[in-house]
Amino acid sequence: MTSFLNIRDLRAQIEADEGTKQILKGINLDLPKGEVHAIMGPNGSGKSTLSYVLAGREDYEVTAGGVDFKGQDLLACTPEERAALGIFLAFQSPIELPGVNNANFLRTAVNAVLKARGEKEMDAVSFLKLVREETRHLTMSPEMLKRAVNVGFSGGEKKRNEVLQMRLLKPSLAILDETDSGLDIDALRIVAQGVNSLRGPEFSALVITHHQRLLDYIVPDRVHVMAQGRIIHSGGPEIAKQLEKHGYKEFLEAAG
Ligand SMILES: Nc1ncnc2c1ncn2[C@@H]1O[C@H](COP(=O)(O)OP(=O)(O)OP(=O)(O)O)[C@@H](O)[C@H]1O
Repeated sequence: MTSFLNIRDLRAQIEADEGTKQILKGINLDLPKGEVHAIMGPNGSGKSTLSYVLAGREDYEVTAGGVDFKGQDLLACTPEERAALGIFLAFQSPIELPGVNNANFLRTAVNAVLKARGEKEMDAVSFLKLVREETRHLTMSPEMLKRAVNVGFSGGEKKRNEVLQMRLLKPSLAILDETDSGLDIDALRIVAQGVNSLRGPEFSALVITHHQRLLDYIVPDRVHVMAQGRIIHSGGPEIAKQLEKHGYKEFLEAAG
């Protein structure tokens, strides 16, 4: 059987001021279809770097290993091709686009994906109807649709906008790099509900999180612990509870 998302021996580095810095040192991870996995790890372990590499950010150089998604070489795909394959990527700080109307931006994004999948694009009227329903669902003011993308949005509003985008795009794989610092409990719940509402046999997610709290709301099928550029331990959702109580020490010691 072809695996869904398979990351094997992934190594990546960056050219930093102090010289070449190897950050990912052989990541192995298998995410089956329909599952939600979380990646946790101490500061500086490479979690965000992994999400940037999966997104195709050019400043990170992949030096070995590979990533297969639905049988395709993901690292060889452009960001547009990744979206067309059904991948949605969300980052800690969503990008601001001054002068770009949010509703138009969302419709362009949705239609680009529909077109790439060979499906019918949405006209302005039916899109507006859909997006208004979704904003109500997310307790988001419809005013946000008229504003420039993320410009002057609060942290929580940016998160809601991102979840709105995810629900409209209906990805088969969502990769979320989440910091919950600065997000209030409602914003955290919105992110969690956004993921949970899409959960099902056709949806998988990789939730990279820097804190355990988010996993009270998104209960993952598996948790991977990352340290110093490697996955050092994998297990069930109980790992998140263990980490909350005892920290990373025992996992780090066991990994040597
Ligand atoms: N552009 C860069 N220049 C120099 N070093 C970098 C760069 N990007 C990442 N690093 C280093 O790579 C390591 C991993 O960083 P990364 O942000 O991926 O970790 P993280 O696990 O997401 O950390 P945190 O939990 O603190 O957000 C860190 O030591 C970081 O300083």
